Amino acid sequence: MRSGTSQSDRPPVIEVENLTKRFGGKAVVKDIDLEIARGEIVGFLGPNGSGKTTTIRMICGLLHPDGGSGTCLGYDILTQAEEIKRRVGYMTQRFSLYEDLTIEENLVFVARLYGMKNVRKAAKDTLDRLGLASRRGQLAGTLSGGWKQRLALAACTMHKPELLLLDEPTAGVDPKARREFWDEIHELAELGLTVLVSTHYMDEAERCHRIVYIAYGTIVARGTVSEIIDQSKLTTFILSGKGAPAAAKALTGADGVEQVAPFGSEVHVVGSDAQALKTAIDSVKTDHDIAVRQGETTLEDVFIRLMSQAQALEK
Ligand SMILES: Nc1ncnc2c1ncn2[C@@H]1O[C@H](COP(=O)(O)OP(=O)(O)OP(=O)(O)O)[C@@H](O)[C@H]1O
Repeated sequence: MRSGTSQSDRPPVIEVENLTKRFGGKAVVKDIDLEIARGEIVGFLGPNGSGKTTTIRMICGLLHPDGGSGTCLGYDILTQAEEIKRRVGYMTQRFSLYEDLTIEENLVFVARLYGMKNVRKAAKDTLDRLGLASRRGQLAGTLSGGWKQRLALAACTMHKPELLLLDEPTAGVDPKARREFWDEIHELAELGLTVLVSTHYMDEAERCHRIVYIAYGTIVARGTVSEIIDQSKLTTFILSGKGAPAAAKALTGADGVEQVAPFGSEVHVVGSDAQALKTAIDSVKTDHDIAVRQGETTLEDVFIRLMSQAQALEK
């Protein structure tokens, strides 16, 4: 960092306004505004097909927007795509390396793509950092899912990008490997990298500094996990006891009840009007052997609500 320049003085790493993309006449990203500061880890969440990948690709210069403007790393997303691509690490949903090349060959290949000077050294340093030096000759396709993703992350950070755009980097990876992957993301952020990461996993959303939730191409919530839960104004009651499954059936679709979801032997009942929700639960209490207590609303409860609201508006 230049002397005399504080973190807050520096321009945002991503600053886009009214970003819009249409495919076949249909807008799949609509007037999105997004600002991300240096060093932030921002989670990009939303249902399938809501426009996350399309937005990420517009930000890193891989896709030309139909509307809107903005900068990424200080470069204009409309006119300086090449500058942006060079400074960004982009990891796609699917394993993007060659399964039939060795681990080392893949790293050398990627280092060449990024125009790095000493490709052999870059590959060797990356192998050492990953602890994969002894397995350098192994075909990448034979790695476990978790290792494939770690290799892909290492490959897309070899050229020392300032921004990482990760599109569902841990889809289908087991929890331990996902946790390790996220530890690495935090280490990279501590070194000053900014990260925008799309995910469908709630535990991963909770590991982000901030979350942006998109549905049908529109951002419908943003903030920290607790801000998003507070903004939702949802109330959650938890039903337990023998009668919980039957009570859940009776409550489904009742006035004031917006979500009914079993969690193990308990049932979570969620609504935005606390009084109406309580009245509905009281009305089934007499006929069912249940205990009721107030619970914490979860991020998942909020996202399900946001998704249903957006779906209703779309119809
Ligand atoms: N090249 C394309 N041509 C036509 N339609 C496209 C194209 N790319 C994406 N779409 C459509 O745009 C919409 C948004 O897709 P996008 O991949 O951005 O969503 P997403 O939020 O990343 O979804 P997921 O969580 O499933 O990865 C979808 O309806 C998709 O089918």
